[in-house]
Amino acid sequence: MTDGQPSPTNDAQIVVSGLTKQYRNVLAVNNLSFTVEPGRVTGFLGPNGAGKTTTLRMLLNLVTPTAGTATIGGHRYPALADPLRHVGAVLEASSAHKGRTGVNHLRVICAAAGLPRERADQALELVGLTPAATRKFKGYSLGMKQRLGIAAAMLGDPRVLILDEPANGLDPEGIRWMRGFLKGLAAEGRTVLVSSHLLSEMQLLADDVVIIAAGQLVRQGPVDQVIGSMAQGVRVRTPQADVLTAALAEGPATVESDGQGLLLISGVDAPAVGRAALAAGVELHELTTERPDLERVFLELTAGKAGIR
Ligand SMILES: Nc1ncnc2c1ncn2[C@@H]1O[C@H](COP(=O)(O)OP(=O)(O)OP(=O)(O)O)[C@@H](O)[C@H]1O
Repeated sequence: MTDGQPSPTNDAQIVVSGLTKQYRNVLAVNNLSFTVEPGRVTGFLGPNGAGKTTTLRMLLNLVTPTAGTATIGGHRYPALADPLRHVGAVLEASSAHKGRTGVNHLRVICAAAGLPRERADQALELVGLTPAATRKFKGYSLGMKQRLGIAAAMLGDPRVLILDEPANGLDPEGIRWMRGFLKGLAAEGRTVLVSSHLLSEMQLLADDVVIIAAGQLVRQGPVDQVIGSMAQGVRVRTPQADVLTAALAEGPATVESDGQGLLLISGVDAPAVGRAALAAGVELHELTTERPDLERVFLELTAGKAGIR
């Protein structure tokens, strides 16, 4: 901006810079830097023990960093003027007093946070829990508890939403609902940062991904770009697999054969395979470019860096 004013969206940008957390024996997060933009859903991905939860907890000032900073709209969480109106978070499946109804649970939070009481009903409506508003928490299913947790996070109508594994325990309908809900929040210009292990779901949900492993950044960017940066494969079916394999052996291609006429070729693109087949007089029954999915990209990028530390 030329006038020195912060951009209107910047109050919802998350910036993680050099963030580090050393526990006694474990370097849980190691000099991690990334940004999360408003108006987009960002998937925060990493193998078990990669440091996702620790990072989110540092962002929310629940864990003190050993080094580095994590800011929301340029401020550390404790410096936010009105944190509940700025940031909503769901870090684990919601817990509430077992005998309390869903709506009363939210009203207690509203009272403590100085939010208007009617926000409780509005937040329940937002997550589709109105029919269960006056039922006791102990009778809630896991999916209903997840929704109640999100309702609590939405009480302050925050610009930034941070969720740790929100799809855990949801059935397919619940996952679909969650996807639509989070995409809707991003479309309103909010920042949505969501950690998950469900890579196929992330491919549908996320605009951007931040992939970490062993506490360090592995890749950040729009999902399409991250997937596009990986080599594509070419899938060929031919009754003359041996001839085509021999023809390709002269170039940069790597060929895997299933011994039954199916070849998976990397290192060259589909037109190159087609030309090689034509030149060798090989009959093709299938020639397809295989775009890797997020799961394959994730496994390739984190290979050797996964594992419990
Ligand atoms: N309070 C703690 N004390 C000691 N070590 C911890 C603590 N919290 C986390 N760790 C360690 O830090 C590392 C990162 O853990 P973290 O929970 O942040 O990973 P994660 O990416 O969220 O994993 P998961 O996908 O399994 O939930 C792990 O090795 C974990 O054992």
